[in-house]
Formats: sequence, structure tokens, C-alpha cells
Amino acid sequence: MTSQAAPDTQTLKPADTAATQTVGLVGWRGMVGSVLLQRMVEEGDFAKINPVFFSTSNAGGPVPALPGVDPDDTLRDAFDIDTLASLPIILTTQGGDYTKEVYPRLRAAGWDGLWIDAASTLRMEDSSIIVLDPVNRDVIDAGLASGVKEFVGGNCTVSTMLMGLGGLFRRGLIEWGTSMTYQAASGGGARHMRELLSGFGSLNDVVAEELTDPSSAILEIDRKVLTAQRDGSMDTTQFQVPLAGSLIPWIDSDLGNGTSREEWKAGVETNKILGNTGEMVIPLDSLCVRIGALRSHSQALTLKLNQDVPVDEIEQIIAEDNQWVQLVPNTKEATMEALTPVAASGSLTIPVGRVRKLAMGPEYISAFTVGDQLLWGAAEPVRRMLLIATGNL
Ligand SMILES: NC(=O)C1=CN([C@@H]2O[C@H](COP(=O)(O)OP(=O)(O)OC[C@H]3O[C@@H](n4cnc5c(N)ncnc54)[C@H](OP(=O)(O)O)[C@@H]3O)[C@@H](O)[C@H]2O)C=CC1
Ligand SMILES: N[C@@H](CC(=O)OP(=O)(O)O)C(=O)O
Repeated sequence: MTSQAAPDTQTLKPADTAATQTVGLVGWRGMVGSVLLQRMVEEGDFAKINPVFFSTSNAGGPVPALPGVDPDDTLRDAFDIDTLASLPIILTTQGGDYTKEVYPRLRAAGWDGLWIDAASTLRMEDSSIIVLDPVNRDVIDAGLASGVKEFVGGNCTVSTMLMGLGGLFRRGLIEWGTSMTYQAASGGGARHMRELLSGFGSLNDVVAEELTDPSSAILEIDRKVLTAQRDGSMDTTQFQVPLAGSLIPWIDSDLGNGTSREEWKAGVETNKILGNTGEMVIPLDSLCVRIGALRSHSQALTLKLNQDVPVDEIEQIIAEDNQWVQLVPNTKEATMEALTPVAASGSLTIPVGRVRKLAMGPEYISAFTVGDQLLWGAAEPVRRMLLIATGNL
């Protein structure tokens, strides 16, 4: 951490008005933070707030060159509690370790501002609300009115699933559900994405010669690839085992009861976002799998409805829930065209398809969703929460 003279906190405040509040931004340089800045620029958000940029590693350095951002400003120290505490709102995408270290110290110093966070640390605290305003704007508004100060973005699979299927949940049609996930490397971070791509390259390298010859034996190619995946020659620093040409059916930590933490989040976070407590809680469980996609998470859902609803009505409820859902007709052609990570990545559109009745009975349906986990999965809910908190949405 670079030290710097304590900034004159008074200079952070005078421009505050009801319409233009000062907002501390922490974690803007990371992968999620970069996507956040990109979206804020696209939507002209810097005209609606006074940003103060923080850094954990380069206090005193230059602020990012962005339209609407004063180029003469400098980065503040993200561990300087006095400076942070002078701000009415802090938005962080820095990660859970930062939240764990700084948030309690800020509150202990008497800070009474709004904390908006992409990390999971505070998500299941009673004092926080998980934000996904197209689905739970009512919960957010009620929280703000009652003095809630912690607003946390949800887990990426939960947020992207609810953006696609929120209509069915909000109509009270779901008795229970399971989700089998296909999660992209980006969920682990930038280095995980690099490792996946390097892995594909390594596998290609070992059979490059054979691939140029259409008559080479496929079993020999297969043997060479498997050898490379097993002999320790591939870089597995991030994932511990090769992901390229394989998959990993475990994400996040081991809860010790046969469940991964990622799987646990599906049920508890979905119900918290929807405001379901007591008997209203919907049993939801999942099996979370890391696959070789880059930045979009996919999920195959089995849902038990509490009544027999015709498929066309189900599709209509899904399609009409919000402006970002794209109902994909359950045909091979439409599915291959629109219901893939390649189709969804870089876009706020949430394609939902493969909706059909299952053999178990008329109340059982399948659905498949895809969503960019850096957009609706991470940056967009907290960006929109900032707009809500500053009276701009
Ligand atoms: N990755 C994801 O898909 C999701 C992440 N999240 C949450 O967001 C948090 C941040 O994730 P993510 O953005 O992937 O983390 P990153 O590792 O990309 O960035 C986190 C911080 O690392 C520092 N950093 C150090 N070296 C670099 C570098 N070369 N380039 C950029 N930043 C660097 C930056 O802090 P500084 O500028 O202060 O040095 C940056 O803000 C996660 O810990 C998680 O809590 C939530 C949902 C999904
Ligand atoms: N765990 C997610 C990414 C993530 O950061 O999730 P969370 O915000 O719940 O920790 C994944 O690996 O795909």
C-alpha cells in the first residue's frame, strides 16, 4: 500500500446535492470493476454522481481517464477509514477480503453511509438486502425507507437465473426447483480465464501435427490429449486440475455436508431476494459445475409447478417479466443460435429456452438459461443500486 498525505475530506463534500451525490468507488480496476465502469460510461452515470476513486495498491496515482471524471483528481487510499467515512455512499467491487477488513472498521468509526458491494461477505446478514431491482425493487425500496445501509449484489448464478425466470417465481407458481449449472471460468477471476485459454492452447499444441492430417487416427489424438491432461504438464495453478477439455463439478468451498457453498447459495439467496421467509421459502437446490466457457453462466432447471400451466402461458409469463428476458423457442435451430454462452456474452439479454413439460407429470417443466456473469451476474445489479440510492432510477 502506498501512503499519501491525508486528503482534505471537506473537498469531497461541497458538491453534494440531492441530485449529485459523492460516491466512493473501490475495486474499479478489477474485472468486475472494469465492467462496472464500462456500463457507467455507456449509461452516462458519471454525470449523475461525483465519483471518488480509491485504490488498495496505488493511492496518489491517477484516476481512470473517463468522460465526466476530473483528470486532475488522484486515487485515495482504500484503507483510509477517515476518507471513506466522509462519503455518503461507497460502492465496492474489490472482493470479500476487502469487505471483511474495512467494513467493520468503518461502522466502528461511526460511519452511517450506504455500502453497496458485489462480494458475498455481507449477503446473508440480516442487516443486508441482496439487490436485483428488476426482481425485488419493492424489497429494496422498503429497505431504503426503513434505514437499511447494506446492499449487496447476489451470486452470479442466482441473479442470472432470477432475471430469466423471475416471472414464474413472482407469480407464486414454483413449488420447488433444481438447477444444474454450467459456470464459466470468469467466475473465478481473470487469471482463471487465462488458464483456461492457455489450457486449450496446450492441448492443441500436443496434437497440432495430427490435426493437419484428416486421416490421422482419432484415438491417437485422444490418447495424446489425455496424456497431457494427466501428466502434470498443463498449468493448473488456478483450478488445481485441467479445465480445458474437462469439467469440475465443485465450485467454491466444501460445506462439509456434501454440498458446495455455491450450491447452498442457490436456495438461500433466491429466497432472500424474493423476500420469502417461513412457509413461503421455496426449496431450491443445485449441482454447480465449472465448464470451459469464458464469461457466461448457463443453467438447466427442473421446476415443479404447483399447478398444470400450459407451456405457451409459461413462456408468456417468462417473456413478459422484464425487458432483458429473451424467450427462445424450443427448437433446435433457435436454441443453437440464441441459447449459448457465445450468444449471451457481452450482453444484458438473458435468453431462456428449452421450456417443456417433463415425463414426470404436467406440473414438471424444464428450462435453460444463460447470462453474462460479469454483467447481470456481478456489475449491473450494483450499478443500478447506485442509481436507486442516488435517486436516479
Ligand atoms: N469474478 C466474478 O465473476 C465475480 C466477482 N464478484 C466479486 O467481485 C470481486 C472482485 O472480482 P474480480 O473483479 O474478478 O477481481 P480482480 O482480481 O480482477 O480485481 C480485484 C482487485 O485486484 C486488484 N488488482 C491487482 N492486480 C490487478 C490487475 N493486474 N488488474 C486489475 N486489478 C488488479 C485491484 O485493486 P487495486 O486497484 O486496489 O489494486 C482490483 O480492484 C470478487 O472477489 C467477488 O467478491 C462477484 C460476482 C462475480
Ligand atoms: N462463485 C462464482 C463467482 C462469484 O464471485 O460468486 P460470489 O459472488 O457468490 O462469491 C463462480 O465461481 O462462478
